[in-house]
Amino acid sequence: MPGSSIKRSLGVELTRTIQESRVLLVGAGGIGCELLKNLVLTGFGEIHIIDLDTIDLSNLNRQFLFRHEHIKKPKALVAKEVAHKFQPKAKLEAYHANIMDKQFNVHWFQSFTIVFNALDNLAARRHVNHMCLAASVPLIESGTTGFNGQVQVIEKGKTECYDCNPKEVQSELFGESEDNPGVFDTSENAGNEHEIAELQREKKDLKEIRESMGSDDFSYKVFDKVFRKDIERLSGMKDMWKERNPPNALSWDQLTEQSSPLDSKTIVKVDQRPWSQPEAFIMFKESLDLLSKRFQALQETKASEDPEPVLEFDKDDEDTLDFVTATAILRSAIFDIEPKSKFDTKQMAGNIIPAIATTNAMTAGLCVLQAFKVLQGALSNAMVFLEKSGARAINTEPLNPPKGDCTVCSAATGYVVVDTKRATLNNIVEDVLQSELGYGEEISILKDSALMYDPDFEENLSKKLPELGFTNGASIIVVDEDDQDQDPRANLELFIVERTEPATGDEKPASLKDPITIARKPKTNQQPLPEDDNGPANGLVNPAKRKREGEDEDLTNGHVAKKIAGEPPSNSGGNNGVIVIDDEEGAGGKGEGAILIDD
Ligand SMILES: Nc1ncnc2c1ncn2[C@@H]1O[C@H](COP(=O)(O)OP(=O)(O)OP(=O)(O)O)[C@@H](O)[C@H]1O
Ligand SMILES: [Zn+2]
Repeated sequence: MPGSSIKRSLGVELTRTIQESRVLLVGAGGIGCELLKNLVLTGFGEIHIIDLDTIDLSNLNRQFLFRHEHIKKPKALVAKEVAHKFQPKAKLEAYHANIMDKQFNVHWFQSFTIVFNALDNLAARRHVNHMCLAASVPLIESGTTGFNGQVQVIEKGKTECYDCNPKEVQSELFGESEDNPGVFDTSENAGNEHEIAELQREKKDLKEIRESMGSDDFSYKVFDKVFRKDIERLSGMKDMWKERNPPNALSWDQLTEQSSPLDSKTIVKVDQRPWSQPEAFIMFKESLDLLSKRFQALQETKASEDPEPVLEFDKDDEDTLDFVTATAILRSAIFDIEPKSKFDTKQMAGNIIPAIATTNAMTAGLCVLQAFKVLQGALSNAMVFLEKSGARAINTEPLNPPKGDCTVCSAATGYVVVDTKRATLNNIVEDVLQSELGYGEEISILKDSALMYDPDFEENLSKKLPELGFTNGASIIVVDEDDQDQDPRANLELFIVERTEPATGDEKPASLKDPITIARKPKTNQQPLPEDDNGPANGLVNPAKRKREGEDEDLTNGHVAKKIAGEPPSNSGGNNGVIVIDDEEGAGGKGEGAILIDD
């Protein structure tokens, strides 16, 4: 659209604001390519594009900035080059890099007016969410699955953040946390002793089986528990089977006999028809054996302070796919369910949903419309109506305020100006936290999830900040541990701003850049962790729980490691859409109607 038509549609003021904006686009894939084209044609003044990947043949059907001759070239660079041709005046900058790299620190994020996420994974989405909150830059988060798409505006203090709602995480095949029988809090469960005893026994059984991993009878033990013992117990509950057929336990001996002429090398290639029970039995044993060996190798090579290894299901990992296909078929036989082929299992368990180019295009369009609202500071204004005869394809939901108990967006952010040549951790603790901010003695300081200081661990106090990794842009996490205080403060994340102007000699080695207010810690429903046996494996907050809920271990809920731990900060992702394009009844909870964008 030529400049004059944009001005006529959007008005002089918004057009100028758009021209003056400097935006960041994270991801140049399906949504990213569409979005970059939109941003360039809408006249955004300066656009930075980042993507870590190179172009693949399979991208070409929908990532239309890319052509055959671009295969293997960096997405970000090609996207920039091609988009530049649409609008030679546009100022574009490309990075072939991971957005989670340290160079893209909070100061860099602060240089943007708006950030657009066009990503495909939780970790990167959570990371950008965190950085945008810290930098107080509005984030437009988007995603699509098949015909469904979603756009969510995230603004610190005004809206929910990406982490306000827990996200689904990958399922674990090996490495679950059965070996922590202390997780049941018996005091809360008076009257349920019998069930608790059952659960404890179950955990013990599973633990014993796991401990036999690597021995000759490991697959027998797993089989016997899952496909015989548990099933016999279940079918013994007569009340459950009044109106349905009870499940049939499987027999190891019988399947061993039936499968004796079969060979896994042939079966593994059969992916279009369901395996027979004896075939599945062979593949169950084979894949379990391969995965066990892999798991044990991981256990042997891990450093003692590393967390227990976990094997995750991945549709493209043959062994995990064979394992899931085989166990699903054996289970189907038990419960009289129609068995599925390896190919079907890959689709179902791998959650493969084809990417639809038009969904990406519409979603990218909606991202720009949302950006207009952000630029106008009018998040709640109705703005655009699209019409499509027939079904109502676009719905909206009101923006929710931040969830009070979200540890990610309720954390306070501050900046501390530091003379890195002089400042020690003690300057942070005494001059900044205690004198300037009024913290008491009971505080802990973390870097990512590693403990750097608490009243029982003072070794680092005399060290210079850069020695501890606290360089320009890095963050210091402060946790108020005051037990006496009924209402401790929310976690504080203090970003280091390296002093650049020459020192006059009078200034303190470290001082707050601006005054900050720190709210009280959000009340969560989380049970305190048992301080038992192994304790949190790597000194972090109950890692099993964290994985299940996709929690961010950066800003833990106040429980701090009692030893120095080093683990990269994990981040991840949501579904709290503002605009929902929804082709079917149900997913968005809305029915039929016209296309409508209205909030
Ligand atoms: N941490 C990251 N830093 C930079 N770019 C990232 C990061 N994580 C993912 N991306 C990029 O985000 C884009 C997401 O695009 P999309 O969902 O279309 O995925 P794709 O990999 O291109 O396609 P598909 O997964 O459907 O085969 C990809 O180009 C990917 O390289
Ligand atoms: Zn939040």
